[in-house]
Amino acid sequence: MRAELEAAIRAAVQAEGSQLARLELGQRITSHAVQPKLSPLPTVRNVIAVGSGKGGVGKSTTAVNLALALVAEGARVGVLDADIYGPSIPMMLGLSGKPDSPDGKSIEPMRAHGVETMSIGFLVEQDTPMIWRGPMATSALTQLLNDTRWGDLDYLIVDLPPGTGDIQLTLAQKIPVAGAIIVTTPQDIATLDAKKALKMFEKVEVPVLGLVENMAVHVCSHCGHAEHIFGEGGGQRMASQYDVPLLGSLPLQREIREQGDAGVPIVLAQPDSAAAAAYRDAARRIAVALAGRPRVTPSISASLLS
Ligand SMILES: Nc1ncnc2c1ncn2[C@@H]1O[C@H](COP(=O)(O)OP(=O)(O)OP(=O)(O)O)[C@@H](O)[C@H]1O
Repeated sequence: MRAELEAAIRAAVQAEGSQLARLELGQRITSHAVQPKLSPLPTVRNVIAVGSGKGGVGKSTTAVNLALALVAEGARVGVLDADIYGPSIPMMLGLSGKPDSPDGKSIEPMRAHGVETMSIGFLVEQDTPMIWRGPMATSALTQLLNDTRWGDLDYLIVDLPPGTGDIQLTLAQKIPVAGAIIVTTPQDIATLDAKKALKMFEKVEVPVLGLVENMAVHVCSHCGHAEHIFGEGGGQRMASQYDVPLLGSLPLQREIREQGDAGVPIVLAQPDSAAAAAYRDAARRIAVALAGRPRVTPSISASLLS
């Protein structure tokens, strides 16, 4: 499976006329070129931020399904829940309980469906609100990033809170982020906020890998009628306007919500569904986009040039 993803990356990059001949999965940090002063997490190859402008557009749902799609392709993947005030990754991955801390300082990531994960949700009671000022929240994020004993990961997907605030800035200023994905619905009010998120990533020199348009269409399970509840074509318009790829378009579908709530996201629960295929396509595009970026690690650069 891993070999298949490598082959797909290679084929896609070659099809695009790139000079890159040999590609390995999850090339080591690719963003040094744009964030040269930051030290990477030692065992993590590519940090991918998943952001949105507006809340509730399906960022966490997208993050977990993309993570599982990459795992299905043979990648080693982690998910960091950076939504300190409203962590939802534990529930979406069907996890509960507290992580181990063998030395009392670092914490072991929790594991579900082949994904390593960490969330403030594991460290506080479920019904405890995080009534924290910005500095406390950013310090919590830094600890989750640095004190988690991440394994050898190809991709660490960071599920950001909505908006363009302290947490997003802290992530971009603490570690090199290889790329960002922006989730939006087609609705004007959502794309308006998504554009702000896109510009924020540009400002902090994190390359935007593309957009995921969520809740693009609803198909009635009884009569098959397709309805664009949140408007039509908003993701494509935004992608064209900012010249970034549209990585995928996901329907508004009851099963996506239900499987997320049940802790077995649709990529796993219904791998043959059109939605799962759309997530896998998007995951491949992301892997390809990262693999095609210039990188500076000398040993890898040397082996990449044909
Ligand atoms: N394509 C979809 N079809 C149906 N329901 C969806 C879809 N995407 C997300 N949902 C549901 O919409 C709700 C919001 O999704 P999610 O929590 O992923 O959004 P978010 O952008 O991360 O939210 P927040 O702003 O709280 O971080 C959840 O109940 C989720 O199950």
